[in-house]
Amino acid sequence: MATATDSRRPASKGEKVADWADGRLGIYGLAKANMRKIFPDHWSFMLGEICLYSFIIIILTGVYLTLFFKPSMAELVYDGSYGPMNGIHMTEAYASTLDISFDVRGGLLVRQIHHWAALIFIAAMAVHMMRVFFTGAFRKPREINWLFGFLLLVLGCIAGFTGYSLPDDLLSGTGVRFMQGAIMGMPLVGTYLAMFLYGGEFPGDDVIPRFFSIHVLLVPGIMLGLLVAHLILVFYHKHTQFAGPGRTNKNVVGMPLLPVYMAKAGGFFFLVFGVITVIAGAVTINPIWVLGPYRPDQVSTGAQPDWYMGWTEGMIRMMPGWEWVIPTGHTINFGVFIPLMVVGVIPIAIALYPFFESWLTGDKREHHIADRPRNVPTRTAFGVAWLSWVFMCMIGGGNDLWATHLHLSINSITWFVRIGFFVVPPIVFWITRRICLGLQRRDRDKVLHGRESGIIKRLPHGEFIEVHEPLAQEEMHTLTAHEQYRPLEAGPKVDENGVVRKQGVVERVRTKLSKNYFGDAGQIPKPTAEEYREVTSGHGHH
Ligand code: HEM
Ligand code: HEM
Repeated sequence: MATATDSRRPASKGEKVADWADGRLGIYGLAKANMRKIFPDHWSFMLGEICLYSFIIIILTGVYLTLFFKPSMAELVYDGSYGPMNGIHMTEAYASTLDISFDVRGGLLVRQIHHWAALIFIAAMAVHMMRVFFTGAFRKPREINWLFGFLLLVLGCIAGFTGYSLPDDLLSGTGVRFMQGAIMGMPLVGTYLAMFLYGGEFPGDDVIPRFFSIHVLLVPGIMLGLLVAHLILVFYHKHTQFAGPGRTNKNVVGMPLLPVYMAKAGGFFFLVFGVITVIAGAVTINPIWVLGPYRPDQVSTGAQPDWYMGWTEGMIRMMPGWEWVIPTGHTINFGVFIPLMVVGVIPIAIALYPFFESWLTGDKREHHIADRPRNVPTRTAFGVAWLSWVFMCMIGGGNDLWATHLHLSINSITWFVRIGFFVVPPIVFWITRRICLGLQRRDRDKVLHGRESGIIKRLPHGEFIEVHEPLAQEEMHTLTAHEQYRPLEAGPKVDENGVVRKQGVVERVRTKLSKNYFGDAGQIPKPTAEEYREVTSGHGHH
């Protein structure tokens, strides 16, 4: 607390600087209002932080790479420290990536960190997205932030693809060629689009400089803007919290941003940087010198995209090579076009999921308490089914690797994936829902009958029973805090005048889906206070 002597004490240098800045920026008020902001705590909230820190690491290392990378497709004859390539024709882009790897001080490490950070960044985004999905943290008011996040994920993948296309080695060139084929597969516009993007016939001289601008400027610039908006919205909406005593939809229980989270976050940044650096130092990624420069007349048989593009590759590989020559003489290549459509439609469905759920529940309230995945079995089952589907596609994308590593026929793997593509997600959906319902039943039993203590007691008349301990009040609260929707009732068959009312298709679908989500097959009713009293008041409390 300030005393009279304190107030007369001359201001320290730090205070003077702070006063100077406050006079111009008003930081005292800003800091006072925001620095003590309370954040709830849960280990899964750190996933968003991993996205943030790996993105910062990517930018730092990316800037270093731009100092040496030459985004040019002009040809030269290599003459550098990597002996086996001396005398070979290649583009400046490839030669400069070889230089970064062999001649620039710290270059190889920085390249490796950049690449590893990109892999981890997109993995962290995917897992962060799953956390948000499975806990329903996308519900009102966070739908827009879900969309911002979704765009970040899509742009992250584009950044990754354009990035690993830059070195112009055989692997990256194969990827660029793959993309050109995919674009050309679009009916009517495909050829024009491909010509536009590649500046003429493939490969031309333009694609690497263009990808470079997209990679270092356009995409990261948009991502930075989205990221700032994303974090401002997290701050503004406040973070969701899991149910617990004293936590409601109207408060936030946790620690202040300063000092607690600032210290934690600062430390965590260095931890993430350290771990990525150790991985980058120890595990080779993209050794561009192995396959040599890209030549359009060669294809790398071992070409694999980075993990986050594997599912798109999988879809192309599993699709039969159907094509149709229409009477005008044009060919429609369904083998490419259909996967391309699916690649577009599935992510859009995921982006719109929050809107679908709010339409289904008709709930207009705000939600700040995170769901436990088991308490919304149908949503959780959807999420896991979707993951299983991505996983099937990824197996398809690496069909050659599975074949060589497990000594299997590549055709059997392709057929396995073709069938699994349709069959696995419904099975996974069903199993996940059963597991969630089972867990809900267990919670219900725990609340009503307490926890199994492992103590066996013999009653006077000889019966053996296991003693059940009642749960602590807090746990009881946590297990029963979730709300349960009731399925929508179909509207009356006749209107107020007794005239038969036609039920629209949309209304029928909505009622049916709602029954599936929230009906008897979709959730186990949580125990009511009466049930609890009934069970605990009289006999049978064991
Ligand atoms: C550059 C990528 C991203 C960064 C740096 C980032 C960062 C963060 C951070 C730090 C938080 C608060 C802590 C946490 O809940 O983990 C957060 C929350 C959130 N993020 Fe992201 N995120 C990114 C991508 C995404 C993606 C891909 C999605 C979903 C599609 C998403 C949706 C959300 C939502 C809805 C919240 C609010 C969650 C809540 O209040 O519980 N974010 N994000
Ligand atoms: C989300 C953002 C980004 C992702 C996911 C990403 C990813 C990648 C990947 C995977 C590579 C290939 C690395 C390799 O050679 O093995 C790459 C290359 C490169 N990136 Fe990025 N990057 C991103 C942002 C940036 C930024 C902001 C810059 C610069 C300001 C940058 C500069 C470069 C350069 C110059 C290369 C070519 C050099 C090389 O291949 O080693 N990147 N990027």
